[in-house]
Amino acid sequence: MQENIPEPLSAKNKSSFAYFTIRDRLPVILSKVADTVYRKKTFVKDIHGEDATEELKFIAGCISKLRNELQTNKPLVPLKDNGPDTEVWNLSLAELTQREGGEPKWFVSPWLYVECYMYRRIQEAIAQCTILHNLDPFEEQKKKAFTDSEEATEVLLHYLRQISEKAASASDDDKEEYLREFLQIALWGNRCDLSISASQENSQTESILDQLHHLEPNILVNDTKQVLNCLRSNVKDRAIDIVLDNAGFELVTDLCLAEVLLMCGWADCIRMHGKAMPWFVSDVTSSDFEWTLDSLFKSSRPSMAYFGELWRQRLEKKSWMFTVEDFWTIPYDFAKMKTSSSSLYERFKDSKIVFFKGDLNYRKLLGDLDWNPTTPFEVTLRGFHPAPLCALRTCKADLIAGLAAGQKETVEKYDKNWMLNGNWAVISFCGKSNQ
Ligand SMILES: O=P(O)(O)OC[C@H]1O[C@](O)(CO)[C@@H](O)[C@@H]1O
Ligand SMILES: [Mn+2]
Repeated sequence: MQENIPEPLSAKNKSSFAYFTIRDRLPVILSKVADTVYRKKTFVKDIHGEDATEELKFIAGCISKLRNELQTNKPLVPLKDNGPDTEVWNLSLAELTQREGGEPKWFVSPWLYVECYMYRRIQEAIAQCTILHNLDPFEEQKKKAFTDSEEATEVLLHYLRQISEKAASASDDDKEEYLREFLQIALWGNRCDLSISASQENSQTESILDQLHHLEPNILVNDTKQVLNCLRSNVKDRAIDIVLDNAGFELVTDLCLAEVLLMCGWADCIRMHGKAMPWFVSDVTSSDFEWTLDSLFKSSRPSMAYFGELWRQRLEKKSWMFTVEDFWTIPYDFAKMKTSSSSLYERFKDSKIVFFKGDLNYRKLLGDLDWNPTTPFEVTLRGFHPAPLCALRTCKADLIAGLAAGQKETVEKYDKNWMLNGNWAVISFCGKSNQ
């Protein structure tokens, strides 16, 4: 079925979530970044000396300038740092300028582009510093999201431990049941991001296990069966990829999924992908990943410590891998991966299945376009088929694909805010692959 390619989501539409995000949510996130930077003054002075406080002032100045540009709908300007991705960013800006027939602007240009650009401009300020070039303005929030969820984490890991003790003697049906369950755990783990709440606290305080049953009817597209078929039938490829989303409790749920995939023998190697810079407030960077494993390892809670140790070994033995690629923090959607990051696309080709976590990855799969909700998921991928893939996403933006006729109207009757509040979700699978 050939559909016309729809328009990108954009703040041009004043009733859209894009408009609300750019007008209200992003300025709040920027103010919080400026606050965080100011609050670090004494600490940074003690550790790094007076020059570092000058750098903090520089960063805070850049952030308030950025907020002003956004709020007054100024043109997006080229980046001026020397990052490994600066050239490709500036090239993408030139392409966009050409496509739009004028300078791209915050409230006019595609939402995906301008929102990514905002996070890259925060990084531009930081990257120009000599002493503070590794600063992560969201670090404390991410750490807090993890520590505030510790109780729920221990409950979950205790449960995982019980399963792992039975895994060697478990039947195929049992193993499939474990996977079904942990797919849903990783799915709902995505409710805990800090960007949707404009970086307010957002941790998991209740046991996610108690919530699964009650949340299941809220999975609007549930392709779990197809995921299981794919894992069963594809015995040749032994690596599975997880493109991660947020640090905190969501990362814990993703590590649990990785553990289940490995311990049930669905894969020999799990490759996890994180971000090369602080991104959309809560996304996992290398330091977040290391810090999380370290915190588990050092925890006084028994199951957290147990998996902290086991997962360290998995990383040492390379049955788990964590990598970062610049592709995840450039503004291109995934249909562009083949040309823009061909080596990553090629690596995905030997994956048994690639899991994409979260809302932003889903937006990038769909190109952040205004699809008719009944458009098949495969069509919305527009040729992005490196391997079978599965999106695990709670709905936090006003786009969706793969719904049945009439489904949107039905869910709307239950919950007016269903597209945005994270209480609804999709497990969307596409088995096509360009091998
Ligand atoms: O962490 P996630 O699930 O990708 O969500 C990120 C958030 O950023 C957005 O993509 C845009 O602000 C929202 O749709 C979503 O709330
Ligand atoms: Mn995120």
